[in-house]
Amino acid sequence: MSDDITERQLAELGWREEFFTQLTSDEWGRSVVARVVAEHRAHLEVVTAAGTERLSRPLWTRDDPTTVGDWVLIDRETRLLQRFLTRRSLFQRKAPGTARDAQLIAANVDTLFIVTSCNHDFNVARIERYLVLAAEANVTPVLVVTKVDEAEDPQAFRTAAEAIRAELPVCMLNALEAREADRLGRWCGFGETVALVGSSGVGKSTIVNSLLDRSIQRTSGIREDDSKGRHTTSARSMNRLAMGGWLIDTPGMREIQLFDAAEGVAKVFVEIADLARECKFSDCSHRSEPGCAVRRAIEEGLIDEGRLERYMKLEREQTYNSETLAERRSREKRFQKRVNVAVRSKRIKR
Ligand SMILES: Nc1nc2c(ncn2[C@@H]2O[C@H](COP(=O)(O)OP(=O)(O)OP(=O)(O)O)[C@@H](O)[C@H]2O)c(=O)[nH]1
Ligand SMILES: [Zn+2]
Repeated sequence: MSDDITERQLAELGWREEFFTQLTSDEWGRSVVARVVAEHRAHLEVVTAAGTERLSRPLWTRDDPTTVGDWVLIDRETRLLQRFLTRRSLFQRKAPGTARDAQLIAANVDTLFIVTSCNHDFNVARIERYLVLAAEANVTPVLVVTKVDEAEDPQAFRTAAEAIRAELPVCMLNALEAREADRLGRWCGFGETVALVGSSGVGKSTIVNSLLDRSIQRTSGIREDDSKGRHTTSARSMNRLAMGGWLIDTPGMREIQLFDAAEGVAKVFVEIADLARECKFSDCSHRSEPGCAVRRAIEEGLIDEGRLERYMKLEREQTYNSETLAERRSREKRFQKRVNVAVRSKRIKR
């Protein structure tokens, strides 16, 4: 089978014209372009024109890891992974148990389906949090609201959903009807890559089941011999959709948290972020400081108090999540000093 991937095959895998600019003609000659579809401890699974291939993970990926959805170059002769291309988009999260290290979740996703339901799960703060995540990752968000069949007044949910942000597409559906997932087709076609987020029980698996290409799905488990000679089946994190696109569903994707999302917060709350720059003090808390442009806008009824609260909560959270270990130690030290002062003043008073 030939290694040479046609432009059509590339486009089908989600390739974009802009990636061509990252390659030299020499690299085109020497290497094969592939997309990472699964990651394992010691190896990666990639898709090329010839099909799926297993690559061992080179040492450099310890410092500069690849992730599912990445475009990589493989040496034609040695079959070694050479490098990955600069990503169009990237989801990452804080690695558990470390102060700051990022763990990559998915790369080169085009659309993020933010899934919620017509019930108590529908929550503007939660949706905004996901919008920040999408903005930070550089992915287009689409709001999917399931369980329309269970709501007494689905129109009320639609109105609330459409009020969140003018340009945010909203899809209301009964996920139990497989055909209704066709409405997500615009984002799931040829060459498109999607991912889903949302709380437990909102219907993500149900939607995924309707979107996946069953004919491929059944055979996508790769049989491998493990060390004991048994056959094991490993699931891929990037799978084909019936409408021609791809779904990235890595374990961390569905419950991803905000991490280092200053830009995302500023994009989603652009009207507040713009005002905050006009405050007299650069570290204004927008509570009681003089010359606060945000408070003035609240008093004039230009922005909503609830939205400001949600903005400040996300700001605090993202600052906390993205501070370095040194910053955290210094914050803890400052806090300890403050506690000592309080303890001392209490002693003096007594
Ligand atoms: N009536 C109704 N039930 C739905 C709808 N979508 C999902 N469900 C049901 O809700 C339950 C949860 O759906 P899942 O698809 O498992 O939800 P999930 O988001 O994948 O949940 P986790 O796997 O926990 O993250 C299942 O019993 C579904 O059948 C819908 O639109 N209408
Ligand atoms: Zn202010």
